Amino acid sequence: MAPSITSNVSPLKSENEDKKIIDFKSLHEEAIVPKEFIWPSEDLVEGSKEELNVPIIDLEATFNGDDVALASTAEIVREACMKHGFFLVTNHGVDENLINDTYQEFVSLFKLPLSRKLSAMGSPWGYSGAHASRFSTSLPWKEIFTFQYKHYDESETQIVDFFTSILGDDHQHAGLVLQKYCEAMKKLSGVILELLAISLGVDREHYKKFFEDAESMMRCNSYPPCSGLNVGTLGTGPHCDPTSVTLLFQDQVGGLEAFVDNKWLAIRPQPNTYVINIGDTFKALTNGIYKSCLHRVLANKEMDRKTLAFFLCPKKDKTVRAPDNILGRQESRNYPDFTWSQLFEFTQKKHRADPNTLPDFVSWLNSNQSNN
Ligand SMILES: C=C1C[C@]23C[C@H]1CC[C@H]2[C@]1(C)CCC[C@@](C)(C(=O)O)[C@H]1[C@@H]3C(=O)O
Ligand SMILES: O=C(O)CCC(=O)C(=O)O
Ligand SMILES: [Fe+2]
Repeated sequence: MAPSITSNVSPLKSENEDKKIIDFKSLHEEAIVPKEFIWPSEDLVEGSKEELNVPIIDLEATFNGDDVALASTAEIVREACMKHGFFLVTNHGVDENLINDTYQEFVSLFKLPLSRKLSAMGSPWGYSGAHASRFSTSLPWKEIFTFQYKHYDESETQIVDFFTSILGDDHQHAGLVLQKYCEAMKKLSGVILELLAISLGVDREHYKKFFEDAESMMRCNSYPPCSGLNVGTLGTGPHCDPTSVTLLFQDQVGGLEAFVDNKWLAIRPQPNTYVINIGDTFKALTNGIYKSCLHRVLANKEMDRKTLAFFLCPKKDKTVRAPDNILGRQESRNYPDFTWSQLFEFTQKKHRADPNTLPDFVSWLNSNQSNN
């Protein structure tokens, strides 16, 4: 019987150090949950049976030229972002066929033989099984495939080049589909940023300009069914996104929960709807006015779940600093200036993103700067 977690097995691409390899197919078949997947009890607090009351914004109607509609929608967005940082968008302009094609490419990718997926293993870009090569405890019950998308790259082949380089020429079509999907995310993020700027009372182009040379992250989260459920697994542990704005498309399986008013509340899947949430970096860009909400993903006993997460991120060395006119006359700045590359590196090398990433990062930054 093949062991479910094997070490010292070097993937096709030979790695120097040991890499733990997670075989979710065997884990599920054998209903085994290795201890590395058990989370602390405080992360496993039972979700409430309620749902988060998330506003649904019809983007087409919002930007149809009616300034009254735009202003009232901006007010709804402001209220949600000050409370929990989540809102939903419909009539978002992303072609449903493109979304389905993108899903299908990832379904095929995650169905590849484990050895093939391991040959595309990389951090931060590429395949990862439960982050087993990064962490040794509290492993998330998921496989992921992550890559970077540079908004300013006019070549239109950056994603094709990545897919063929890491998975071979047979993945050229997948790269083409994901290139188109990322271009759609770039367009949608521009609309969301304009709405956020209006909701904050700053120049409506401010954040669009700040992110015009963005270097974002695209990730598919693939959550295999976990037959050993109820022993303390999580699909993704409690965290705030360190990034700026997340554009998440979820299938109809469900499992995403936000922690609001001291309760875990489900964010119910809705057809052809994006979940938008504020991350730590955008929270800092609002001087803390908007919330970067704690959220998690429950594992599922029977169903496979996949989500498409587009994480908007600034160009790596651009200074993250809230616009002056967002500060009230007496207000002070709540965050030091920093760059996304500093915060990203902090989450990849020093501090696994969790509920406390931003305050811990600020403390680390201040202590490092006072030592220099
Ligand atoms: C900057 C990032 C780090 C993570 C991916 C993006 C935004 C969300 C972060 C993450 C999902 C938060 C939970 C922990 C994490 C390790 C994960 O479960 O994937 C985080 C991502 C990462 O570090 O790869
Ligand atoms: O897959 C989901 O529903 C959310 C995943 C998430 O929060 C993340 O990847 O940051
Ligand atoms: Fe997240």
